[in-house]
Amino acid sequence: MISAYELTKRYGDKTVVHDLSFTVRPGTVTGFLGPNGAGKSTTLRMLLGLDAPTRGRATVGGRSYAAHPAPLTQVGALLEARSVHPGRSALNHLMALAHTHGIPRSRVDHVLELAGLTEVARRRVKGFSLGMGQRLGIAAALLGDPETVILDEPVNGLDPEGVRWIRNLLKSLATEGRTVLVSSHLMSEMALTADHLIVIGRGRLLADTTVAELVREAGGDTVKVVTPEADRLRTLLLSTGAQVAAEEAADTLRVSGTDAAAVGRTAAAHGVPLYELTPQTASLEQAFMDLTHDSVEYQGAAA
Ligand SMILES: Nc1ncnc2c1ncn2[C@@H]1O[C@H](COP(=O)(O)OP(=O)(O)OP(=O)(O)O)[C@@H](O)[C@H]1O
Repeated sequence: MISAYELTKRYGDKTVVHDLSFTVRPGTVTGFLGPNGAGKSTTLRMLLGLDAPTRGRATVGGRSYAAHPAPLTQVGALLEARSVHPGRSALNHLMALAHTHGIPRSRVDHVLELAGLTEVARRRVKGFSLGMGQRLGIAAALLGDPETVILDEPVNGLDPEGVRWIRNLLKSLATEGRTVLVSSHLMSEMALTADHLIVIGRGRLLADTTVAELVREAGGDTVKVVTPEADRLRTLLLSTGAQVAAEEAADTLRVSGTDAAAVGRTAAAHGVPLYELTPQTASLEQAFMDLTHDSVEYQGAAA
């Protein structure tokens, strides 16, 4: 479990993380989302004791990171910056980390295998692609078999196969009962990976919610209906308790508070012809943009 209490970070007169409180629970993947510059990396660095909060505090597994006697076995982390000696092989890098915590060679081999790096384990890291570097960073994060895993933008630079690998890995780590916190500025990616979302903008908490709830709040699922008898169908649907919004085209209705099957049954029962009956899911990307619109630091002029 990760807890942040009123975390605040100021650089000079700029407050980049503002009074942030949240809890990340074990057993699910929690997405930490926010536009560029929102304060995600700063927050993660404070969780990991790499930056001191100006105010507030953070604990991982009930203690501050620095208070854990063997942090690698409690918290595995991948931050954006690469911190691997380029002249070392992947194997030597992991072995050096393992030695600091008395972790056996068999565990090093296991995480190399897990990250798909066994065949290149003896190659120097300086020849690694961005994706291989990310995989090595994740292998290092998992080396101590930690209860808590914190990854900052892990899919950056990965090809589609790598993205799918991370997605499945994060889900399986959560299924094993671990606490998994993963940051991203891409809602579309988080929607496929995370169950829970913590959304920040300009350092402030904007939402602490589930993916499903965010969809519901964004207007939920609606049904698009095209019929030559739009007025009559609207009246019929309103009498069933559904909500009906008019669309620009006179023959089109957008119905919420019900589903496509129920709309179809109502139409059939009253002999209303339908030309189209399409369930539509609110765009999570749109929901994210609506939520963070006022907190985006750098906006394109034409946006
Ligand atoms: N050491 C520092 N000194 C001064 N300002 C900093 C420092 N580190 C970060 N900032 C500022 O804090 C703000 C938040 O940065 P941070 O990297 O935490 O955001 P982020 O959400 O991780 O963004 P991104 O998605 O672009 O990585 C930015 O405006 C950044 O310029």
